[in-house]
Amino acid sequence: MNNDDVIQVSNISKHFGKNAAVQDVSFSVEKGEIFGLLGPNGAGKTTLIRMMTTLLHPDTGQILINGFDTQTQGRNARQQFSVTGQTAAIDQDLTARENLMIFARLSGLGIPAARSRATELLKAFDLVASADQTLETFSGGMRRRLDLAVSLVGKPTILFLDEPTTGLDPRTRAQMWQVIQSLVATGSTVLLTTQYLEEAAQFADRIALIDHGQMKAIGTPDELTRRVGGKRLRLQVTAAQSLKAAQVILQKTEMNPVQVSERTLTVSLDEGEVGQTAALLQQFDEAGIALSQFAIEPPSLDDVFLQMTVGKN
Ligand SMILES: Nc1ncnc2c1ncn2[C@@H]1O[C@H](COP(=O)(O)OP(=O)(O)OP(=O)(O)O)[C@@H](O)[C@H]1O
Repeated sequence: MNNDDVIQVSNISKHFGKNAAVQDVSFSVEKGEIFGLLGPNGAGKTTLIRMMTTLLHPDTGQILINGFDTQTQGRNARQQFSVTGQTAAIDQDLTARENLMIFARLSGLGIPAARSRATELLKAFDLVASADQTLETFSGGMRRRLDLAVSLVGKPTILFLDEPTTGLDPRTRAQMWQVIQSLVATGSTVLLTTQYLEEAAQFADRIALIDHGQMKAIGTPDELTRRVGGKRLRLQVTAAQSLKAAQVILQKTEMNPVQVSERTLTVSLDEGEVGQTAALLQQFDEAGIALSQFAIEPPSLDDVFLQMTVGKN
């Protein structure tokens, strides 16, 4: 831990009855980081966020937010952050602009400043055209954008986001990330959970991988993928009907299990196997199997996730 740590989680545990939802988890988040909490369903991510945001008391351990203890200085700790996923606080009978105005006024802004902050956020979230409609007319994605906009009214220095992009279309997800990144560029810190590993690899500075309430790994996306090590062979057959034959050839040559997804086959290569992959190309050629992709790649965050977590079952 150092002076730049804005979130410090030390030896946190939480049980629900006999179920250990979080077990002795420790990590810290530095100012200006985008920190991703990843893990399979039921891993304990939401429980951790609820404890960090003072909604739930840990059984043991300590959480400091900007130095304030969430248990003994809850009020001060709460003033340090904003959290999304509280759409319940948004009034459905009001327009997007009116909702933003209310939150801006509640955060202490005067009327002109509140008005300009509302306009700024409506623009950032591409809600200008619908700004003066009541929320009944809003799609799910528009509501989520407004939810994030509302949580940004007070320009929070720490922002907690529980699955901010789940279920959003690619354009809306890109918009969300743009706003998150521009917030971080002004010195804010973001802690988020996401189920999209690609997103985490692309945008998070560091990732903590949680499974069964335990911390399995922590580091930059590169550090985590290096930990898994090795190389992956990824190939794509041009015609779906040659998939089975390609799988048979690949499995005969490679020791590790071949994963199949649509027209793509992936297999991890053991030490020394990389050199043998050229011979594979010849076998595919002889079998008349056309390939549209053939690549030897470093592991992805998906591979890290699959190797380091077991999930519920
Ligand atoms: N209020 C509660 N009462 C009882 N058990 C709970 C409660 N909240 C969470 N749990 C249990 O604690 C464990 C962790 O749940 P949590 O919601 O934190 O996981 P998660 O990683 O956020 O999962 P998901 O990705 O599915 O949202 C699960 O086994 C869950 O069933």
